[in-house]
Amino acid sequence: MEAEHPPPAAGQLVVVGGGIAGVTCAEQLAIHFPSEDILLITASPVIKAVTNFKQVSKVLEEFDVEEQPSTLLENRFPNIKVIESGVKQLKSEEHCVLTEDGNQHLYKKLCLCAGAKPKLICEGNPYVLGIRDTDSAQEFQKQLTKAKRIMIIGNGGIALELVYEIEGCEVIWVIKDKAIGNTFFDAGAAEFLTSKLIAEKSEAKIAQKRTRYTTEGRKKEAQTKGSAGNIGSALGPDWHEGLNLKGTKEFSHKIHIETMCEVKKIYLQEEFRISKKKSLTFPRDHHNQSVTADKEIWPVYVELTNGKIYGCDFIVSATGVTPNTGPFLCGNNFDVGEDGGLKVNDHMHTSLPDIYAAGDICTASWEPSPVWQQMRLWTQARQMGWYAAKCMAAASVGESVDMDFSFELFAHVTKFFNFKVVLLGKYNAQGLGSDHELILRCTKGQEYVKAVLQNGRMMGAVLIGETDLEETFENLILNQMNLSAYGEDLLDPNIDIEDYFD
Ligand SMILES: Cc1cc2nc3c(=O)[nH]c(=O)nc-3n(C[C@H](O)[C@H](O)[C@H](O)COP(=O)(O)OP(=O)(O)OC[C@H]3O[C@@H](n4cnc5c(N)ncnc54)[C@H](O)[C@@H]3O)c2cc1C
Ligand SMILES: NC(=O)C1=CN([C@@H]2O[C@H](COP(=O)(O)OP(=O)(O)OC[C@H]3O[C@@H](n4cnc5c(N)ncnc54)[C@H](O)[C@@H]3O)[C@@H](O)[C@H]2O)C=CC1
Repeated sequence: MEAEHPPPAAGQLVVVGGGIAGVTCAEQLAIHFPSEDILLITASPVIKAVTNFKQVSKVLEEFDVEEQPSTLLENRFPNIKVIESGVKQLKSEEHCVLTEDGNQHLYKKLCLCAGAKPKLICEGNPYVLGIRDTDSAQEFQKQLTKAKRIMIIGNGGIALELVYEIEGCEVIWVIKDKAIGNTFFDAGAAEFLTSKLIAEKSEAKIAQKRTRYTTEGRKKEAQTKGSAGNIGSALGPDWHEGLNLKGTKEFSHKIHIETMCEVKKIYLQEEFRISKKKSLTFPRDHHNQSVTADKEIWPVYVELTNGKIYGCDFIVSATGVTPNTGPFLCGNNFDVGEDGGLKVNDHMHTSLPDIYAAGDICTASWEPSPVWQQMRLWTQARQMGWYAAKCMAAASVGESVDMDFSFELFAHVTKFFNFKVVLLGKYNAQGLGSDHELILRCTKGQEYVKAVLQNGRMMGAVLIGETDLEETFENLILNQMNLSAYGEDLLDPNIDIEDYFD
């Protein structure tokens, strides 16, 4: 996958995308090449900036994210020039990108960081919403203020955050799996969290130390510009903080979970009336298998594969993302991953000469460390953007760099249901087969700790609550120490395991 031809002398260093991956990459290039102009081309009127970056431990990091006008980036880095226009075509053989404003830009090295877009269960249906950027989140909020009942499809990050945050609106949550949060948790952790969800949300929110998301620096005009079909960059940590996610009713949580099923068919109001099918009322408690016919008339109805039909005001499709590769694939023979991303090697290089990719758009195709996997996350977008710039700089002077340390161990810190959640390594024993052991410690409503061991070595962990174990566990996974002798003591709260291992 290395470059086959020497780069042409003409052209600039060009980065496409104003999200975390693109901005981080452009900033690093600006630092590596202070006397060169770096071109950042982005379809969105605002860029994403990482602020207050803090390395919490060897691999865990926390930072705030701000949406800023691109002029702030240009002021910080006078050798970065931002062009607000979408790339409509890439001519890789000519080393050139064409933008919607009619210009073309020659590059000597290019990094594609165009992110991803929601993979909706049904394209083009006005009652099916996806959430990706500030504009789609605001559209969702607007619809919610008029809603009595909504349906959420999907069981990943967005669904988990929404079901906890939405108030005053009935939520029917449809998941393919047995337990909630399949992309982040196993059934045990899901049960721990479900009890919090089912209980009324009465406690005051505790301010958690975690990544913050602000739009303070957003330009006024930018707020209206995005709705004209522009692709904005992805939201991220605490994106819902500034949004009032309240429906029309006065209750807090009202969630019904339909497990192990999918959407079979979506009917618009008139279509449903003609079909003569019957929809169900909202089940009264979470065990309730209500068979009462619903008298209300809804704008949209959803038939599930378990045969049940519910009416609702609208549907949120929180069903993952697809990389934004559209404008780049036409006429260019990229290797593309199964998930639709541009395949990159261990130097973030795509299969085409002088083209790198980072963040949600790419598919990591190197042989990964046994305890790392790609997930389309904010932190990985930053790490990849940073490392891609380093690789581009090294390649420019004919050198090579070692893989960055951040790809040694998967580490993600976030917050679900107001609990701090730390995921390390193969936290769900992904790819370990049946040959692994789990050690658990759980205090209802307080903490859930799970360590994944294989051949006596720690391979991953889930830490929910204020466990204070992340640094010790991170070290245990990285140093692969044989822990067989410790057995269950490893999680015994009366034993300070830091004393053992630090
Ligand atoms: C609601 C939501 C909540 C999330 N919460 C978290 C979280 O808590 N923690 C976490 O780690 N991650 C979270 N994520 C994921 C995280 O936001 C993404 O993984 C990350 O932002 C990806 O960054 P990126 O730079 O690769 O892409 P993006 O942020 O999508 O940026 C892509 C950029 O490319 C531009 N672009 C697209 N097409 C073109 C084109 N043709 N020409 C020019 N420019 C183009 C866009 O305008 C944009 O500026 C969340 C995502 C969503 C949607
Ligand atoms: N706190 C965090 O770390 C958060 C991270 N994110 C990230 O943002 C991105 C987008 O989030 P999500 O859309 O939640 O994606 P996701 O990848 O986290 O989850 C997608 C979910 O949809 C389900 N699904 C897929 N197709 C389906 C179908 N046809 N019918 C029913 N279910 C289906 C999957 O089983 C999975 O549960 C992800 O990369 C995610 O990791 C999002 C929110 C919070």
